[in-house]
Amino acid sequence: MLKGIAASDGIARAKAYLLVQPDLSFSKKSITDVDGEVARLNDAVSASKDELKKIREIAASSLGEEEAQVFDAHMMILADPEFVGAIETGIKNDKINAEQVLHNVSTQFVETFEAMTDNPYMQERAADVRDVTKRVMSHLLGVTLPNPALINEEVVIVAHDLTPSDTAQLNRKFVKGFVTDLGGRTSHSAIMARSLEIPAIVGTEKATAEIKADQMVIVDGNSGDALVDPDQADIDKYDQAAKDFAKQKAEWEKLKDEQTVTKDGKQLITAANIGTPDDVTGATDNGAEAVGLFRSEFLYMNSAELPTEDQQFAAYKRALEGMKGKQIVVRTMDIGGDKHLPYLPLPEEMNPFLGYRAIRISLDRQDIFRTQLRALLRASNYGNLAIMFPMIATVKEFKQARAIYDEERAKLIKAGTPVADKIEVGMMMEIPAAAMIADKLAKYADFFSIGTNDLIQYSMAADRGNERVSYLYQPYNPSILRLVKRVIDASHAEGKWTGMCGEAAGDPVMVPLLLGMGLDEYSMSATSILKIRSLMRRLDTKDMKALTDKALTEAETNQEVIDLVKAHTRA
Ligand SMILES: C=C(OP(=O)(O)O)C(=O)O
Ligand SMILES: [Mg+2]
Repeated sequence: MLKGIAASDGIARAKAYLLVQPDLSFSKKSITDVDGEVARLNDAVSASKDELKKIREIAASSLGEEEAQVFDAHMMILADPEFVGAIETGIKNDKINAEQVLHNVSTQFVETFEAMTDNPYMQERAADVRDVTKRVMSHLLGVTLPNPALINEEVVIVAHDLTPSDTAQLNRKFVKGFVTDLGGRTSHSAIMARSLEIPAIVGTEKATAEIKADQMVIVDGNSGDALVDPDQADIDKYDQAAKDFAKQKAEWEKLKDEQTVTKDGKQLITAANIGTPDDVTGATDNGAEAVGLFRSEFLYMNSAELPTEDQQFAAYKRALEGMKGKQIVVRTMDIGGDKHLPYLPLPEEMNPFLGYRAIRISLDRQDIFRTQLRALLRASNYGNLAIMFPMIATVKEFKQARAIYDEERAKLIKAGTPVADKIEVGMMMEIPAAAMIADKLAKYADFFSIGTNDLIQYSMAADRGNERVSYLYQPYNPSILRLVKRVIDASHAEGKWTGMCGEAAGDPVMVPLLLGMGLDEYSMSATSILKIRSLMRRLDTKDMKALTDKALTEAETNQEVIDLVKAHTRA
């Protein structure tokens, strides 16, 4: 049995599919049989073409035409005589092995593309060249690249780590669960697993070392346990647990069309976090009363190039229409940290989570930011839109971002474009410095949305995705509770509201404390909404206020707070 961090509820059982990058290292060799080497190259290129054709077909039918198009770009490179021809010529002229020449030519192409700073389209091609090179190299070396898009039977994915874009490629029909070596509960792959309703365990440290391809694996996403090669007794036990979980879910489903009210009648909002317009269905199916966070960066990440204003407009419009008048808070692009865009090369940084990211990029690359704001403003007419800025640290940043928003709004109105009268403009509260001056920020922002995923990592100086320091990732630590309380109080003093869209908003231990602090909106993975709504119906706000006061004044540690909550709620 492997122990990891429970990242997405549910129980799954299937064969292991190892999503592990093979070793693509090689050494430079002189060759004498030039024709033989060119033939080896051509074989590898045509095997890569065949593979890409197959992947494209499957991706188009299982994931959609848009996701499949990235593979067209790859095929185009392989059909380009300049690329393949240059490798052939290199082999003939230099009489060295195909691997080395492929590497040299590819590096040249990548560097040339990346240098075209005035042509973002060509810059984006660099990532395609890298991908294609990997594929041809694997054929030259006779190793197999994992192709998650080709999976056509039920599997549990076992991987060192899953990037958000790997996760986006997983087909829900076949991927029953996943287990990774790295990651924490709030890494983006875990968040995506929850939105896809795939049971997941992260941070096991050794899953890829201990689990072999095709071994049977049980994933218990509720406890964080992964069982490898289970015996019949284990299979029976977990099948029963899966049935019990399904029954519990059916109970929660009854609350789908109910409002969120506490035992003493206080009305609250339970909302969903989404990443794409398609997720709106999951949100409404799970009874979301709003979307408290639309991570718009996923629109950028799921695209092979910078999405245009019209493409973004269409996506926001579709999401707004899907929510039928219920509010959607769209967060402007939050790239950086663990979220990358292949077509927007960012500088290598020692500390990317403390570096050039989110609003810092938007204020610098105003071309990208203004395009996004125009798309949002144009879409605002089709529903109930709010906008927020990620990673605001200072009053000046908020004012700058808001001024750019106001300019774009004024321009559109002047041009006669219909724009909604009222769009709330708020900010993520996820940097401790901002939380400390929440009273100042509350004068300018229409609302706050507390991002505990980052707020905790920055407060505790503990990387949210690093399992080695996950013991410091303490949502209930009195330090965090004080920051959260401070933010909520500051917003209320200015007549504004505060939501929470970090994972803590859907955490049954945190929710009683948040109720006690008067948090207005709770935004979480859609699959957690009904569980939390059911919990809230059993809680009394006055009791929870007493609990919170005690936690804030008496508790010294994370564990003491957990004990207090359990004693108060008998959860
Ligand atoms: C909701 C948050 O944003 P993200 O997880 O996308 O960083 C957060 O930081 O809590
Ligand atoms: Mg964040």
